[in-house]
Amino acid sequence: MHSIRNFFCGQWSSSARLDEKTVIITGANTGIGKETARDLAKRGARVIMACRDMAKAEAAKKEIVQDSGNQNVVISRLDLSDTKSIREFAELINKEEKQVNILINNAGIMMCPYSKTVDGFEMQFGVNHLGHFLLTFLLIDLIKRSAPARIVIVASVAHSWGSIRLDDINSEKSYDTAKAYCQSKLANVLFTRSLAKRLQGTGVTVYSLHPGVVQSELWRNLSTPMQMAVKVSRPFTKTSVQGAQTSIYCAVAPQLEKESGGYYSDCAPARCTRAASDDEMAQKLWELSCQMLGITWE
Ligand SMILES: NC(=O)c1ccc[n+]([C@@H]2O[C@H](COP(=O)([O-])OP(=O)(O)OC[C@H]3O[C@@H](n4cnc5c(N)ncnc54)[C@H](O)[C@@H]3O)[C@@H](O)[C@H]2O)c1
Repeated sequence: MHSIRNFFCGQWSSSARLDEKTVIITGANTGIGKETARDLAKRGARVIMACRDMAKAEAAKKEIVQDSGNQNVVISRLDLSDTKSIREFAELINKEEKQVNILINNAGIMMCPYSKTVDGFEMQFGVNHLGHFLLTFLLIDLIKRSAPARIVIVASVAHSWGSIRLDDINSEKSYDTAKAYCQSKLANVLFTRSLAKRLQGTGVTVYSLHPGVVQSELWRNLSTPMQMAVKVSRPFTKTSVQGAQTSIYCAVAPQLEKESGGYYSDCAPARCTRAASDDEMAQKLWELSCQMLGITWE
């Protein structure tokens, strides 16, 4: 079974070290984020685990410290469904940290029943895209000062089925759990393109990725038969450790140093859809995101 899984993982390994580097990972207490945090802690980084649930974060941190032998792992509260929490988190980072060399926008939710964030955004778009958009905006000056630096955005192949509904971005006229997830993941890929353009020449590079189909807690909102189907397909899916590999690749691979704005899967460049390469839509999404968040980011 293990070899079948490895077949889908892409071959990549690196002994790159991250001593003296600081990494922030959102949603680092479970799944792909936790395994990414564990790996980067083993490489010697200062790892800031940005998590919503502090009890789960504390337990994950303990495990990672024990496993990696790296004491420089900290937890900090971040709820991406609340712009106040995002601003408080960013304020703390800007005050306390002298550098952020790698930001990994990993946290996500999938196919939840209709609900809104504290600020009134549809939950999947709000958490997966807008929350990370605001977080990146608030940290960007510090990240630029820390260059060479990288921003890694965990998207999904689900972006392929997405469209940006400019006329109903919060799905108020009609809500489809899967469409809303796909929209948010397309937004992740478009954001990566736009951000990379704006950061040209700053020494900060940006990557988006599909981690694979990974056995994690992400599937919790699926119907029972769908969850059963995911369990049955286990041999053809990835473990969280395997699912973390493309995030780690984008965060540390020396060969990506000069690349920016691309989309990756199985630790290699991958093709994204035409909709995900639409620069006009990327610009419209950028402007809409700024407007919704009440920020100015040229
Ligand atoms: N699992 C898969 O098959 C798969 C496939 C494609 C893409 N992805 C993407 O990978 C990323 C990680 O997912 P995973 O599979 O590890 O799922 P997971 O559910 O195990 O982990 C998601 C993390 O995000 C955090 N999170 C959710 N809402 C949050 C909020 N409001 N504020 C802060 N943190 C919040 C959760 O607490 C958790 O730590 C997601 O962006 C997901 O869209 C996963």
